[in-house]
Amino acid sequence: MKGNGRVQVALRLRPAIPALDDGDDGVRKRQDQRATIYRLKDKPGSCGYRDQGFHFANVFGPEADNVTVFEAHRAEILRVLSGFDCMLMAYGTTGSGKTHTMIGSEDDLGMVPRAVKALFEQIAKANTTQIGYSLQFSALEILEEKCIDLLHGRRNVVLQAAGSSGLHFHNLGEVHVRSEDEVLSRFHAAMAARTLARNYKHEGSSRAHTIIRLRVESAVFSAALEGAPALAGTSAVLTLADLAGSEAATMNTNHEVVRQGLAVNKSLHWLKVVVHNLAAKKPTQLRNSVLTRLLEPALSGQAYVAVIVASSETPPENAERDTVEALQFGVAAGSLVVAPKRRTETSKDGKVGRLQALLAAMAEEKSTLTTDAESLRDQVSAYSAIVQEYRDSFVSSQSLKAAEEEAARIAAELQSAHERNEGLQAQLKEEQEARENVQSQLKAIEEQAVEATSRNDALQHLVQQTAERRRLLEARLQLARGEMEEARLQAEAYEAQLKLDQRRATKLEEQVQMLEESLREQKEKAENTRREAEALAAHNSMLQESVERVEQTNAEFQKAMQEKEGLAAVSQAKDRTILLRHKMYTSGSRMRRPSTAMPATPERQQQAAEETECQEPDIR
Ligand SMILES: Nc1ncnc2c1ncn2[C@@H]1O[C@H](COP(=O)(O)OP(=O)(O)OP(=O)(O)O)[C@@H](O)[C@H]1O
Repeated sequence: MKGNGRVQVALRLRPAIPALDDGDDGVRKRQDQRATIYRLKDKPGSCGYRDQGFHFANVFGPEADNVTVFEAHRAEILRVLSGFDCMLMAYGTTGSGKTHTMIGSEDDLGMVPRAVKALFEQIAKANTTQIGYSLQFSALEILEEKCIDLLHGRRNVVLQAAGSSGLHFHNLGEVHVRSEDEVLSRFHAAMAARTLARNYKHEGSSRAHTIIRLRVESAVFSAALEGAPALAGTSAVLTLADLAGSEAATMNTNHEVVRQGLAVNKSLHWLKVVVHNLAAKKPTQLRNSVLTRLLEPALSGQAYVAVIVASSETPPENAERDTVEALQFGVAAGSLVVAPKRRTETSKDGKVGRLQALLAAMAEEKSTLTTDAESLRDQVSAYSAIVQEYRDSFVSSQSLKAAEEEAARIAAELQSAHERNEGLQAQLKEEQEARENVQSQLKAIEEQAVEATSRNDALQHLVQQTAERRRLLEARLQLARGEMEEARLQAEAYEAQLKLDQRRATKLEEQVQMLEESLREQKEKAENTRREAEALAAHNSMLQESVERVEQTNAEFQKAMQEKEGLAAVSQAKDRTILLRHKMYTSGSRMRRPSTAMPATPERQQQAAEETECQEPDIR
């Protein structure tokens, strides 16, 4: 916590403790056989373990006690008095020495009691006529993702919000503390209420993260008493965290201890994720666990932050991986940038604190005045006793005169003391009235605070609802985007199909045109053909008529032919008969008489020649 703009990380190595580091089963390696975390002498703050090197702001060896560790952080812890939020936390594996460092023991007080002591020492040095401080103490633990108030019967606390004005808790009781003893007695009560149990490593293992908070408010009340309208005040919180250690949870035998160990590992996992992401300048989610939500103001750079990574000098064999992770966590945390701002209070808590500081100062003033008045009263009664003594001892007139003069002087002094006393009483009364006035203001502010808290609750609820709605809308949006993408792809497919169809349509149109063309041609042809057919039909009917006429003529001709053939046959028969007779005659006349045949006409001769021709074969 050097305030140089980075988280200050120190490594604290505890001496080897055989019961914790060697194991008791005789199988695990002994201290002298295990790897040691060694410091690099020429490089302060650097150390090595296994094959890796690590660098820190400080490395405290086994020889260092809590005083040494605290002194390295004192100045920065005291920054809370100047109005800066500060946080100191211990991180490490189970049994590594976190509780020893933060809480300590009667012999070696830890960071918390030492910080309280240092704060009160510093407050005591302040000029109490000009500045007043008011301290509120609270203690809680995070057990299995639940916040528990360690000072008020372990009641549940709700962490409502971590905004720019810091954290807001519902149901966390802050106790107004006036002295170191008062804080320490509250602190011990809180420590007694923690959840501790025996784990596989040691008897008093913290099963939850312990968070101690000291809200420190300052007020320049001397100005207020003079009636100045504005007070310069601050309200900042010192957070001291003893985190539970990472462990091999399943090595525990008790079911509840296993469950607690798993919950611790889970919340430390989220813390590691956040720190590594922030170190890598990657966006990160601080709302995954109660621990990261609680550490949000510190992790987001609004506070001075210091981390003490605790480890055994010779880590046990079964904690080697966790040890390396703890060292890496420390290195990553050391790279985080912080830019804390002075918390000049404007919050409701700040006003209350300021008025309380004012009240405390006024009460102190009143007690001083009362003491003064009492001492004056004592003085007056002492003077009265002296007067009486004088009266008794100086009986002579001379001595009586002297005594009376002395008495008169003492009476005058007494009178003036009375007057001063009355003045003081009047002032006291005024102070009393002012106090009552402030108290009624305080009450009004407290009522406002209660109202504001319930308004805040309602707002929180609204914020949660809005966040829920937003998540839903985002999910729907995501869905709609998916659908849109699908629709776009479909539209593209349709478009491609459309183009294809258009091309086909164009082709079809061309084909249709061609077909229409060909149809037109066919039609024309058909028309021509029809016309030709008509012409042919006409021609045909003419032909038909001609044919009929021809047939008729033919029939007539046939008839005539038949008649003719009949005639011709008769004639032929006649001719043949004649011819035969002629032949017979000629052949007989040669033998018996000359031919008596008729003289031949030219046609007859022709016919006869033809018939001879025809008949010849038969003759032969
Ligand atoms: N620097 C040290 N010097 C001597 N003893 C130490 C030192 N650190 C731790 N121890 C002892 O080691 C034991 C375990 O330490 P401590 O309880 O602090 O561990 P832790 O890290 O808080 O463990 P857990 O996470 O389980 O609560 C205790 O008995 C404690 O006294």
